[in-house]
Amino acid sequence: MWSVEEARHYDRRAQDFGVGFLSLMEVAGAKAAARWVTQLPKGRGLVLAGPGHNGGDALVVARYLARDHDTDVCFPLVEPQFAGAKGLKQAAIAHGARVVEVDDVIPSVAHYAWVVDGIFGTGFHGNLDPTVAQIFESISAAGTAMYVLDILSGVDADSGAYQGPPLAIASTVTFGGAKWGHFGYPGALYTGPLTIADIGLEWPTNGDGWISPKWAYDHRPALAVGAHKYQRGRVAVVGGSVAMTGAPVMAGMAALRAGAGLVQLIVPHKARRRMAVPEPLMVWPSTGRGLLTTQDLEQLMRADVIIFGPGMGRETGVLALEQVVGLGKPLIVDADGLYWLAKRPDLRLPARSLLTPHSGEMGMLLGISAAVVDHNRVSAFHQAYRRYQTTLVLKGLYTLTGDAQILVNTANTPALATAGSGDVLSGIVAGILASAPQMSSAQAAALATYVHGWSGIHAARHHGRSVVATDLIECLGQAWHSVETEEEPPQLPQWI
Ligand SMILES: NC(=O)C1=CN([C@@H]2O[C@H](COP(=O)(O)OP(=O)(O)OC[C@H]3O[C@@H](n4cnc5c(N)ncnc54)[C@H](O)[C@@H]3O)[C@@H](O)[C@H]2O)[C@@H](O)CC1
Ligand SMILES: [K+]
Repeated sequence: MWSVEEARHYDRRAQDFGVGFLSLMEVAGAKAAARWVTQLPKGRGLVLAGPGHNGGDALVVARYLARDHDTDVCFPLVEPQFAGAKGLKQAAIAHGARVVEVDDVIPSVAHYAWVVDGIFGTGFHGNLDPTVAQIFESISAAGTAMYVLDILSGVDADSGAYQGPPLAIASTVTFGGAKWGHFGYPGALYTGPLTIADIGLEWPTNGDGWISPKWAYDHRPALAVGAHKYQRGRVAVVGGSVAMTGAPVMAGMAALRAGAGLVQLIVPHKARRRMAVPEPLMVWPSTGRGLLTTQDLEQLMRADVIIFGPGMGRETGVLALEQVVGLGKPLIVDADGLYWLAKRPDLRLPARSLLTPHSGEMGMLLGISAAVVDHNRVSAFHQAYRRYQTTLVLKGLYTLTGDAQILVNTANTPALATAGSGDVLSGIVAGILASAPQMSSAQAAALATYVHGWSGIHAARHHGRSVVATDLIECLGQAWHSVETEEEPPQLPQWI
């Protein structure tokens, strides 16, 4: 996973070794063309080439595609300026590409069967140029399939911010490493299936990346043979309220299915009376009002991992949070627990703890709006890590997990956006943390997010668009099977 600065760094390193940018561009363009040549829709296509190196990639692509496809090339701004660009243009023309003027393209964009976007890549900044915006509006209206070089023109490669019209992206081929913008908002919606072309650059060493099937397989905890239930780890869930009785139950059941040997819910006694509790769960009704009693704390001392927050509500909680932090057990602060934590950012969480906010809760933790979080999720993540010094899971379309290093979850589906889905996730993390004492919270967070995603994928296979959170718990067994067999999630980026 690369930032724009890192992409430039590895590019410069290649130049230092004497590998010129023209050779990199040649490999980049050739690999992208090879990826697309057999899948382009029938009919004349348009290659849009910008003023920088992204435009150079486009000229290489045009040269390869023109042999098999009717290919027009257009320079919406100016022709690429770098030394050697003229030669690339002449070579494309010699192979059959036809150069067309931008004024002729604008009224006829709808006639093209496909479009290659090589206008801007990582060098884009500021606002989308009006001419480009106009062309994009026409492509958007026509619904033409777009094939994107590196990253859609107009998307900020570091954040994913994008102001242009919605476009149908058939494929993105990026170079050397994925960019954060491919997974940000709304950039992720304009990436389509992502392919990373290895163009011979060095591998980044920053540790950021995405969760691959191999990573999940390598990090799956082994089921301890011969272990009794206490040795498989004990989870306590502190949460629930009269209005929200289901959340702790879902977290608890997910923790069991994720590997915990025993789960106990600690809920207000008034809520207990209204709860339907599945048999495998134990429940401890608390008589403390906003403060945990000595007996509650005794129960909690027996847990290996504590989940704090599901269904807790926002009437009381800050004192209980202080008490639970004081126990020194690994703590998963979720849902309303995050609301209370935001009021006490000075609290230092015990080792192996983690926070599982969605954008709105992340905003609360940082004192900013959800929209600002979504504008640059990676930056919000780093900010929260600096402030809370603990592992984080920033939930969303591409959930980010980790600490100083971030892993992106690629096992995801829109089916996960349903009430209670977050409770299930916190339960999975707790189950993994409790049953695998050797695992760090960052590893458990990444694995849990991946397993949760797979549950969603399986649940959607069974229930289509009607998935509810309890289906995710039902499908956990299949999700673990996908991990065991290194099954590839549908949105996994591919290398070429
Ligand atoms: N990192 C690498 O090692 C490689 C990068 N390559 C390509 O090079 C690209 C980066 O090249 P560049 O740094 O030349 O940048 P770009 O080609 O992304 O764009 C820079 C050009 O666009 C102009 N521009 C930027 N924002 C604009 C705006 N809002 N309105 C109008 N004009 C604007 C700039 O003035 C500059 O002329 C990558 O995205 C990739 O496609 C490849 O050639 C292979 C190797
Ligand atoms: K592009």
